Amino acid sequence: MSGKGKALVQMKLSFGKRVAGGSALGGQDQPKKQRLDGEKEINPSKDDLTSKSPSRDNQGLDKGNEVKGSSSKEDDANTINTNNPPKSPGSPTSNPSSTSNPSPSQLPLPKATTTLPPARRIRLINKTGDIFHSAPPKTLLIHACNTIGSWGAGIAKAFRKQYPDAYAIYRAHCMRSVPQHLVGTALLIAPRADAARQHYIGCVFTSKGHGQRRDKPPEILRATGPAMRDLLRQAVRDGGVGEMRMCRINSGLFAVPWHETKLVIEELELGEGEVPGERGPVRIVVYSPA
Ligand SMILES: Nc1ncnc2c1ncn2[C@@H]1O[C@H](COP(=O)(O)OP(=O)(O)OC[C@H]2O[C@H](OP(=O)(O)O)[C@H](O)[C@@H]2O)[C@@H](O)[C@H]1O
Repeated sequence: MSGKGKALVQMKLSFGKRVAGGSALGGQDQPKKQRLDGEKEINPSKDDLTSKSPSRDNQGLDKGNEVKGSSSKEDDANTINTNNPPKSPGSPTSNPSSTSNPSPSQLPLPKATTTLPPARRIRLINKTGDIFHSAPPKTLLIHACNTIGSWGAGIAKAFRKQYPDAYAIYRAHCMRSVPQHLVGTALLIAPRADAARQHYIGCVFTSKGHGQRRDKPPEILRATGPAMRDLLRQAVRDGGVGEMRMCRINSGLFAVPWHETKLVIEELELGEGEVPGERGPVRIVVYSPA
């Protein structure tokens, strides 16, 4: 009996110590622990009550992350996200509380900090030449596709000729899918183990139809962002993609001016699981024929 009692007291003591060590989750249980543990525990529990440590800890962590990824312009753009109105002294939210007497129920509350992890972007690098030329193994070759299952013209025809296996996979994918569901998505086709060139093919479904029935430029542009995001997600999941190349997608038979597609791609904000690597932008080399 007395042994069990001791053990219980020890368990409670050690739990009390853990709480005092920083976790605020046990806040409601603390008065009981103070009684059990004696005066030594009173001070730490006060700290717990006043510090509301989780939000502070999170701020610290987030700041750490921001510093890690702060080398690019994209990150600067992101820090703008943190310029939430409450920070400015003259903001509407801060005025009412400063003119009336400070309300104790409001003041101690730490401001909700919605610190987002820095967004990552795509950096397009221009190169003149043939997209297929000397592409090393693991290269991802990206082109825009219709959802009908045709690589009948333009660069798609060249893809069909050079990668007949990929074409079969693309076509089967289209055949078993509803066009409306495909548009705005992507299909990453990994190379077969025995393929001569170990290239990935990235199909971004930017238009439901093709030829005369191609979608209107605004629709194509609307589908381009989500389709690129989807492709990158799949590439991250696959884990085997190396260099990334694309043609000036949408700019030929789909008749969308390249600078408009380019803007959509460069403005994409990518999150976790959508970008390979730890930091920095995603580099995609854009090939245009000489
Ligand atoms: N070897 C090469 N290396 C680098 N760049 C190359 C190149 N060869 C051509 N280009 C350039 O690549 C850009 C895109 O031009 P494209 O007209 O091909 O593609 P798009 O994205 O506007 O349209 C897609 C629809 O075209 C097809 O036609 P079908 O529907 O099958 O009839 C599909 O299946 C889709 O549906 C243009 O800047 C071309 O100069």
